[in-house]
Amino acid sequence: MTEHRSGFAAFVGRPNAGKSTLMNALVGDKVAIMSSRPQTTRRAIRGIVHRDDAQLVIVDTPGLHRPRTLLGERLNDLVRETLFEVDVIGFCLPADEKIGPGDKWIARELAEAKAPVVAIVTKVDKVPRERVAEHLLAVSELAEWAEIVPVSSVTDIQMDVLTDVLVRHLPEGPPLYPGGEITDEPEDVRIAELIREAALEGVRDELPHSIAVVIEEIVEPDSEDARRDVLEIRAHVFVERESQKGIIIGKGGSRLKEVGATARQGIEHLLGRRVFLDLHVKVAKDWQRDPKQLGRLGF
Ligand SMILES: Nc1nc2c(ncn2[C@@H]2O[C@H](COP(=O)(O)OP(=O)(O)OP(=O)(O)O)[C@@H](O)[C@H]2O)c(=O)[nH]1
Repeated sequence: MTEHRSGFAAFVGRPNAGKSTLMNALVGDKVAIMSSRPQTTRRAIRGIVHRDDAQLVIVDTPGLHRPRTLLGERLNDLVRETLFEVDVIGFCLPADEKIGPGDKWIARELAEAKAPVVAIVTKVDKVPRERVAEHLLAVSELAEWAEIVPVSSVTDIQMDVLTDVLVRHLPEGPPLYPGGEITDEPEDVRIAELIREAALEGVRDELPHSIAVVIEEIVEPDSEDARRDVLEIRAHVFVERESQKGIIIGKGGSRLKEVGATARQGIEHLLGRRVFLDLHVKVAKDWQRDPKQLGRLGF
């Protein structure tokens, strides 16, 4: 009989390197929010890959980058903490972008990690084969890696190979989570992330990092209404400045309505039941730079 392995993997890489997409493709469901804009991921979200011979718990991290704000510093601390807790690290380097100073900086940071580092060349579907080959060579010259694996999360290239490679670096042990569970992220956090994702849609250029969502209340229908079985969710969408409020709300509230409709769909899919979503837009002045506010918003 083969031994069972279990443990943790973390993906790092500069913003937009394809970490969240990769994790979702490996796990097979939408657990981390994705966007075409950098730095939408703020929390270490775990997705779990279940196999008969292994359980791989994937920790998603925000893009490691040179900090500019207090939020940036806290994110980097979070990433470093995460890296010391995992059994294997996957460093994502997109095939369609040259290795840059950001990647070199991360490579130096990773030299201190005690876990083995697998270099993952992401998005290989975006470039011709020769470019992939060139990129692999450049990556191999960047540092010593446990392994180098080219993948595409979108066209499903080498997903199984990558899982095999990551599993090989896990210690022997029993499953850490019950079968079938894909994430241990609390439900309200996932709901808040779905709302934030919807609120960012279409306005990322104007306020990419200025939105935070806090769930105020989740109310089960009382017995009289139970027939309708609609769950009521009240949430606050925080922006940093009064002027940003208008962007989120839109003309006559039209955009906020769309945000609500999109988020509601995602939440109903997540919970498998009908939902009434009540959103309020509020200003928390310069929350990214204020330690007290950061704490209140859960960072
Ligand atoms: N063509 C292609 N696009 C990809 C692939 N993986 C990711 N992308 C795209 O690249 C962009 C960034 O992907 P994310 O997964 O959000 O990147 P991330 O590294 O998690 O980004 P942050 O959360 O900002 O750190 C998105 O628009 C994805 O659709 C891939 O394998 N092929």
